[in-house]
Amino acid sequence: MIELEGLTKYYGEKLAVDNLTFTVRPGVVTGFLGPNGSGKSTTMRMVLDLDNPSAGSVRIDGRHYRELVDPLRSVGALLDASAVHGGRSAYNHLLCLAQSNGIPRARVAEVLDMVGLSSVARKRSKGFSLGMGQRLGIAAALLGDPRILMFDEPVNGLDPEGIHWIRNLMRDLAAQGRTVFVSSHLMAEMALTAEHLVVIGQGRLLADTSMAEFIARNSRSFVRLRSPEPERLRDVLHAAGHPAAVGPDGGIEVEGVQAARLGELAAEHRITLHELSPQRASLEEAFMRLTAEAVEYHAHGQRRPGAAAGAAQAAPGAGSEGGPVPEGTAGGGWGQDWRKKGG
Ligand SMILES: Nc1ncnc2c1ncn2[C@@H]1O[C@H](COP(=O)(O)OP(=O)(O)OP(=O)(O)O)[C@@H](O)[C@H]1O
Repeated sequence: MIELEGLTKYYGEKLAVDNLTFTVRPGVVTGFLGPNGSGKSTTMRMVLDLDNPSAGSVRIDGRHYRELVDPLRSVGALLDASAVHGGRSAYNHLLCLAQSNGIPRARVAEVLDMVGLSSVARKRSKGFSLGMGQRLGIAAALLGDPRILMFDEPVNGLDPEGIHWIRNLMRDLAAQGRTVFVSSHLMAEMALTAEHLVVIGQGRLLADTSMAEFIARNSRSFVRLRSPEPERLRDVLHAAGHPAAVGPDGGIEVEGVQAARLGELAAEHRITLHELSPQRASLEEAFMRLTAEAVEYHAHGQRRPGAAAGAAQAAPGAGSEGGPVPEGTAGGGWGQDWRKKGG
């Protein structure tokens, strides 16, 4: 368990982390979301005692990082995968870490196997691709078989197979009862991986909730209907106490009623339906809506995310979690072009 209490960080005048209080619990993957510069990395660094808080505290299973006897056995982290001595082989890099943390040598081969780097274990890591570097960083995090794992942007540079692998790895680690705390810019990926979310904006806590509740609270769900008799359908819906709106694509949209009930109603009145589809906003839309006011860096020539959220409200995505933000919104702004770090 990771417990933050009133955690605050100033860099000079700049308030990077603003009085954060939340608990990351074991057993589920907790996603850590926030726009660029919102303080995610700073928070993670303070958990690992790599940065001193200006105020507040962090406890790892009840103790401060400095009180941990063998820190790697308590908490494993991937913060910056490039922070590896490039002249060393993957094996030697992990062996040094193991030896300085009282971890048996045999564990090195085990984690290399877990991350799929056994065949290049004796190669110098400076020749590694971005994805291989990420895997090596993940191997280091897993080395001490810790109860707590933190990953900052773990899927950066990974290919689809690698992304699939880390998603399953994080879920497995959580299912084993570990605490898994992961930041990512990839909303669709986060929607597939995390069960719980902590969202920050400009250093402040915006949400600490389950994924399902976050999406439900910050987005609009409705059922879209299409019929060759739209006016009669709207009259029937209205008479049944289900006011309908016409969506931007001409579909009839009804909130707060199950699709099955609407289908039955249409059948009772012998109205043909060409579409009857429940619409759920994506995590990305919900995120854009919540953080619209907290985005610090805006790409030139793009609409503010607030505008995107508004548009998303008028036309929620066609779909599933992690689905595309509707065309014409600034949804793409929460993507690669916005990253400071790249990749
Ligand atoms: N060492 C530092 N010195 C001064 N300011 C810093 C330092 N590190 C971070 N900051 C500032 O603190 C704020 C939070 O940065 P941080 O890197 O924690 O955000 P982030 O949410 O991880 O961003 P990103 O998603 O872009 O990685 C930013 O405004 C950043 O410019």
